[in-house]
Amino acid sequence: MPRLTLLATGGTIATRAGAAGRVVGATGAELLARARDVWGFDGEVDVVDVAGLVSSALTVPKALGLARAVREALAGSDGVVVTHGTDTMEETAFLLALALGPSAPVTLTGAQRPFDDAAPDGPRNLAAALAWVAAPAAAGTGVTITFADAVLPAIGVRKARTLGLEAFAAPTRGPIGHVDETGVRRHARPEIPEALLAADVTDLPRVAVVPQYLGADATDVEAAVRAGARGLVVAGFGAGNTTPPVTEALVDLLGRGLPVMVTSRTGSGAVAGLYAGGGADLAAAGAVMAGDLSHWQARLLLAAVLGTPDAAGEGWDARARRWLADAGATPRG
Ligand SMILES: NC(=O)C[C@H](N)C(=O)O
Repeated sequence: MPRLTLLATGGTIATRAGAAGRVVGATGAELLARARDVWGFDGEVDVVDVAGLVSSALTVPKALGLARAVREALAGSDGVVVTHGTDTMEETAFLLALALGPSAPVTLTGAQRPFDDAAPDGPRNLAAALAWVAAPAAAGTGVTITFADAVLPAIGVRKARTLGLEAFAAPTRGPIGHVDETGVRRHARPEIPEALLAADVTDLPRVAVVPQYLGADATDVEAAVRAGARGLVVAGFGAGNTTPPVTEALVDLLGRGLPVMVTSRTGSGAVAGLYAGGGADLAAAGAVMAGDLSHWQARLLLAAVLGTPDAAGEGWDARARRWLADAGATPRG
């Protein structure tokens, strides 16, 4: 029987009702006890309470601290489950993928309903997560999210519902497996790039996300640069377009050496430099198209590229492009 570690960080799965709203109030051991009841999982699990936060209160340094805890746990176990709030789970999962690269199975899970709900989803989600990392089928799948019976790759995953139980989707990639009372099924093995973040990285440089909306001018771009952003992600229209004034401002910044990545506010599909005066101008000026990454995951990728040494002297854009291709986010060149 594989030896597993459960790292509990908080989130709705561990919350109870409080006078001022929900508060984290259940330990990892309590979560595990409930999960064992679902399908009778009796494997050995080391439990560590790493934090007790709703995930909107997490920060990049805290998430990097969690990555160190996961590394340590992997040294003594065959698989790791992280319980985590759903609001930022897609970012922590992605950061773990950046930090761990190809690793033993690590899956994040949580709940949409609190620990003290009359019909909670947390116990089943955690039971499925434990079954996933314990299964031989999970070998080679790296970091995933296990939620509502589905296993989704960390890269390209998004929170897709506010309160519905199927909280997550990887719209461009789909689930790589399912776990339910019949057992574990794997349908695909995700592309897993090499780790980008070394264990001693404790924070990342500021990268801003600037939105696109009808008639957007360059105000948000200029404000982000004034605030000290070392790079920008533009949450573009459609397949990666921007308004004429934003295109002009970004082309100018790219020309002055500021890294820019392009994502789509549609929430699904690849981006490309197709339209003159928009995405085509950005691509020609050296912006990197971020494949199916959300703005939030692209922000972390750019911050990781800018915050780690460029040992081979490739440049931020070549490093980001190589990582995106290795992750199956963009075609291999
Ligand atoms: N369902 C949840 O876990 C949401 C919660 N606010 C969190 O992210 O911690």
